[in-house]
Order: sequence, then C-alpha cells, then structure tokens
Amino acid sequence: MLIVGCGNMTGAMLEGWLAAGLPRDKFTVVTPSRASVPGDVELLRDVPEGRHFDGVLLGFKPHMLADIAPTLQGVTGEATAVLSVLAGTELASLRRHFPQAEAVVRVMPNLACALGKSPVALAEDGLDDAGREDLFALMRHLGTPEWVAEDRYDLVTALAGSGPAFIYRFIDALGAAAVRLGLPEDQARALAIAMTEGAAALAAGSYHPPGKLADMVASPGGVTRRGLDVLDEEEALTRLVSDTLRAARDRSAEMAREARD
Ligand SMILES: NC(=O)C1=CN([C@@H]2O[C@H](COP(=O)(O)OP(=O)(O)OC[C@H]3O[C@@H](n4cnc5c(N)ncnc54)[C@H](OP(=O)(O)O)[C@@H]3O)[C@@H](O)[C@H]2O)C=CC1
Ligand SMILES: O=C(O)[C@@H]1CCC=N1
Repeated sequence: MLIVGCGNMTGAMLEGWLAAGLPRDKFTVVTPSRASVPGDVELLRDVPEGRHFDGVLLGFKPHMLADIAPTLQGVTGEATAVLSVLAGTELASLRRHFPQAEAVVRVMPNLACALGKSPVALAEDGLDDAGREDLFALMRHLGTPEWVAEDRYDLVTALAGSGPAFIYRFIDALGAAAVRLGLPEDQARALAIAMTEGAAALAAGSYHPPGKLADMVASPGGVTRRGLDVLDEEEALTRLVSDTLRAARDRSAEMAREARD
C-alpha cells in the first residue's frame, strides 16, 4: 500500500497496522517533509515511477486533492483501490479523480487507530464481495470497522472522526473546573483522564446503555444526582452537544459541496 501524506491521521493508521503485526514491507510512504515514519517503513519524497500498488491511501488535507491526484495516476492501475480519509470528499469526487481505479473507498477513522481502538466508517464504490471482506479485515486491525451509507457520512465524520476532540474538550473542562474549585492542576488532569478512561472502558464492556450506567453511579438524593441535575436542566448538555455535532456535520457537507464544484 502506498500512503500519500503521512501526518497525524495516516501516521496513526500506520502505527496501528504495524502494532497489529502487519509487515512493514507492505507499506510505502510518500510525504514531502516528515523526517521519519513509524516502523522504518520505506519513505519517499516523490511518487515513485514504474510501480503499481494494490492500495493507495490518501492522507493529505482535502483541499489538496485536485493538485495531488494527477501525480498519482502512474501508481494507480485497474487493480488499485484508492482509499481516502479526506473529510468531506465524496466517492463521486474520488471517482472523478481516479476513473481508472478498481475501487474508491472512504475511510473515516480517528487517532485511536494507533491503539487499535478507533471506529472506522467505510463506504466504497467498485469493490466485489472479496474486496469488501479484505478491506474490512484490514480495518479490523485499527478498531471497529462499519459500513455506512454515504448520505450519513457527514454526521459520521462529526461523531467518529471529530469526536475525540469533543471528548478532549470535556476532559479539559473537568480538569479546569476542578482547578477552579481548588485541586492542583496536575492532580485534576490526572484524575479527569483516569476517570474518563475507566468510564469509557466500562461503557464499552457493559450491556447497559450509558444512560443506565449514569443512573447506577447516581444514588438517589446523593452527590452525583446533584451534578447530573445541572447537566440535565433543560437538556443543557444534550443541546450543547447537538449544536456541536450539527456544526461539524454541516462543515463536512460544505466541504463536500466545495469539492464538487
Ligand atoms: N486528524 C484527525 O483526527 C483526522 C483527520 N482526517 C483526515 O485526514 C487528513 C489528514 O489530516 P491530518 O493527518 O490531521 O493532517 P496533517 O497536517 O497531520 O497531515 C497532512 C499530511 O499531508 C502531507 N502533505 C502535504 N503536502 C503533500 C503533498 N503535496 N503530497 C503528499 N502529502 C502531502 C503532509 O506531509 P509532511 O508531514 O511530510 O509535510 C502531512 O503529513 C485530512 O484529509 C483529514 O480530513 C480524518 C479523520 C480524523
Ligand atoms: O477536522 C477535520 O476536518 C478532520 C475530520 C475529522 C477529524 N478531523
């Protein structure tokens, strides 16, 4: 697989694949200035000539697609699947830039790929059943892949792709609030992170939905209920999170429109 642009996101994917035991000679990276890439994988500054790849993974910023796609035609043959993590870049746009490719695939992961703990939303055009199975198995190393209807992709991007940033804000807010109320900064952050890690692991492993888990923490008339009452008053948290997801989803849709023009 040729990885084109190895920054935060595709770097995390490469880390995840290597940590899962995939051989490093399965990957080649083309990236203009990054000094090194995970696992001593082959690192090139320019797109190689005279080589074809079964997979080409696009990992640069979405607005660069029109400039970079022409440089990739030589490495993209009829047996190539072009995979893209580019937010707001539709299958139709990918197909327009890579008409000869066997398949084009949208992949929406997040940075937890490096730990094999990312959701990975998938949508494709051109794969047969075996190709879909192979793709799913490849993404399984990064976490939990899931096929998604493309008309839901903007929302899925906001939830699965951007989601970690929203959670980090919440963790930061917990720590900052605890500092304001009197805890030392290091201790506040450490407690907030450890608590979040445990709570997420419990939610992931429990057959109870998160709402039920919250009720299991909150004793009637006790400490937690008093705090939940603040979050729940006039659905304060639900409204804030809805506005957050809506704004991110709408930006993804806007980027898709820009890429169409
Ligand atoms: N960050 C995230 O959590 C997520 C990001 N995405 C998507 O991932 C993509 C990359 O985002 P992210 O990793 O955050 O961004 P980064 O800025 O970390 O990475 C972008 C990479 O593009 C490379 N690049 C720049 N110019 C070229 C070029 N001409 N040819 C090839 N590569 C080039 C850069 O290479 P170099 O470093 O060598 O200069 C850089 O490593 C975006 O499309 C984004 O929508 C999707 C889901 C989550
Ligand atoms: O912010 C972005 O545009 C990308 C998409 C999802 C996460 N990062």
